[in-house]
Amino acid sequence: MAHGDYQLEIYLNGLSGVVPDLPMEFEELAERAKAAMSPSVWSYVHGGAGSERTQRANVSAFDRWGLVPRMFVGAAERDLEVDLFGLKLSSPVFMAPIGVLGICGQDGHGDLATARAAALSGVPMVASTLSSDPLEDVAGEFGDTPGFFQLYTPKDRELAESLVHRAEKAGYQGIVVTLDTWIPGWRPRDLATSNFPQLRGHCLSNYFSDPVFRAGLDKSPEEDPGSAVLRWVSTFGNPLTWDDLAWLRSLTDLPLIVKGICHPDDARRAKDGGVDGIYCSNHGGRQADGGLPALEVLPEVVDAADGLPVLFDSGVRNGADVVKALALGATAVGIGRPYAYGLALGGTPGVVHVLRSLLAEADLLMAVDGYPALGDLTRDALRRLA
Ligand SMILES: Cc1cc2nc3c(=O)[nH]c(=O)nc-3n(C[C@H](O)[C@H](O)[C@H](O)COP(=O)(O)O)c2cc1C
Ligand SMILES: CC(C)CC(=O)C(=O)O
Repeated sequence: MAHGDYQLEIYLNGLSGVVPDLPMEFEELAERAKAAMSPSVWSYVHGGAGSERTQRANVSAFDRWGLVPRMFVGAAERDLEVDLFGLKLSSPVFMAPIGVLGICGQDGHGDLATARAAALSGVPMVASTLSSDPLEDVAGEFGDTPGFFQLYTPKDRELAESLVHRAEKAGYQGIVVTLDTWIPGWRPRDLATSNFPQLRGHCLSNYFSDPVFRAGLDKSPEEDPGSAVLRWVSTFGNPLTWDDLAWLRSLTDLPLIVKGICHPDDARRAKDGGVDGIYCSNHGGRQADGGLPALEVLPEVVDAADGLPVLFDSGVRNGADVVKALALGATAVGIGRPYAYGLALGGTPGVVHVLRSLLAEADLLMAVDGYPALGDLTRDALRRLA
């Protein structure tokens, strides 16, 4: 994705990758996605924990920071390239893991459609354990764009090892272990509709295709899907402790990133335990209500990470949010719900549309505000509002 030539491109052909019929702004995108999705799918994707205060706070936290424009900078060229775990990425943006993407349209193959968008946009995808297609097939669509595998660590250690080794073999460039969702949070929208799509077998292909998982079943998932789902339920959530970190570390030589870190002590301890990256996130407010916005804790997590790359997500809705998170110290910024809505509305082109609009906005903001390089985006670029 080229940066810096927007005016010309817009005047000549329209911004490439942008779908003319799709909204450029998040609220409108969400409205349109709501109309396109079935009510239960919308509730699942859009919803959060409890009365969704954390979720709302994640978004409004960005309004408490303002970027200070600088002049006489001559920011005609911008450089958004970033080095992440030795990988050269065209921008510091990635797609956060979203499980059960299959239900967001594309005939149940939303993960493949999203992986194709990663290939087209150069924006890496973190593929969820809970995908509708096996991780090998998802990786097969990444093209030249690196991809990461997100691990929900099962109770069965042998199964966890099998998933990680499959991801290594399939060419993933890092393992993101999610710590904050070993049990799903209190989600009234899902509870009210008994809507747990994950329990209906839409996202268990990584398990059903796994030799270790299959060896633990009396009958194959094809013969007896009900028993296979129950077995998955019994192994899904592993309430990990710090004692498990050494084992997780021993599973792979790939970069190991821990997701869900919101406390500086946890960041420090994870670093001491040998992780390669800290992922600051509160799961988009889907796990705990009444919590701090993730953006609020980002600076202290960055300080505690003491030079380790810090990935961030939760509440990012547009390019300005990306720029603010970078200025607060994130190395790379994750997009969550917005790309799921793009997927529901327009498949692969819909996801590219969301990413392209967001990156173009971030890039133009860096131009007009006089911060042409990622290194210019420091905390000094921001002022805290009341
Ligand atoms: C529908 C949905 C499913 C998700 N599934 C996963 C998952 O499988 N693994 C994971 O680590 N995070 C998952 N997340 C959390 C995202 O990775 C990310 O933390 C969150 O979406 C960021 O918040 P935002 O969408 O409000 O920006 C999911 C989020 C959504 C919306
Ligand atoms: C099974 C779920 C807990 C998947 C997930 O991470 C989410 O819905 O946020």
